[in-house]
Amino acid sequence: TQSTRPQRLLSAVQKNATRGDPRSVVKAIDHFCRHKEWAMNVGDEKGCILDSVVTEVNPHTVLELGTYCGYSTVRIASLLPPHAKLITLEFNPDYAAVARQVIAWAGLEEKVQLVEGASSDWIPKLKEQFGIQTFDLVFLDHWKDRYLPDTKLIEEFGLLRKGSVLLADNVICPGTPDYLEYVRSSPQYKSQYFKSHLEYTKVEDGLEKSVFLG
Ligand SMILES: CNc1ncnc2c1ncn2[C@@H]1O[C@H](/C=C/CNC(=O)c2cc(-c3ccc(F)cc3)cc(O)c2O)[C@@H](O)[C@H]1O
Ligand SMILES: [Mg+2]
Repeated sequence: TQSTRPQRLLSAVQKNATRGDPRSVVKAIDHFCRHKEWAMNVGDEKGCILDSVVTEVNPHTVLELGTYCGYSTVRIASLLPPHAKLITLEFNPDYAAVARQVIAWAGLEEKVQLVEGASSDWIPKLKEQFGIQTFDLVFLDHWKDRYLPDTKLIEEFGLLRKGSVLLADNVICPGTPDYLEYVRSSPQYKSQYFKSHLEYTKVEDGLEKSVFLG
């Protein structure tokens, strides 16, 4: 049977990256997506902005919405302090299966909890299921029309504290207009746009960083 693009991406990681070396996994995926097949990873240019925000926040608890192949999962987890935890939600079983193997190749299983299921089902259960109080950082990169409803759900279930950071991919392309309007106009957030480009292209895109003010 035909392989899928995520399976071909995984093969490129297993062929070109060194086990236990997260940076080589990131490089192998970026090379594959730039020279072989484009895929919707946050990519190397926006990935550097992601890295700088993760480093600045130095989070002990991270929530990622939309694992896909695990590219940003690996980027984030490779920068976390010891004992920090990253919970990543992915409801497509085929993508989740690929992501688990990418995360394992990077040697980051200890820091990552990949939960197979829908954000709307799981956000209400994260406290009880994983003993989480609040998230220091939330990375939004799933269906673009779900950023706003899931942000409201995250607020509703008390998963943010004063200073928690939301970082959203694709606020220009494909775009998340309702989310952007919300975080930029709400008195509960201090928002900042980081201009960049759509992964592996010259098209404008960017990340929006929003600090929850409590
Ligand atoms: C709604 N609740 C959910 N709960 C759990 N997982 C969810 C999910 N929604 C989506 N997912 C998963 O997240 C991933 C979805 C990501 C959606 N991302 C995009 O559409 C996207 C799309 C582009 C894109 C940009 C330009 C273009 F021409 C074509 C595509 C670029 C990006 O960086 C993107 O992130 C999948 O793995 C999906 O199964
Ligand atoms: Mg994206």
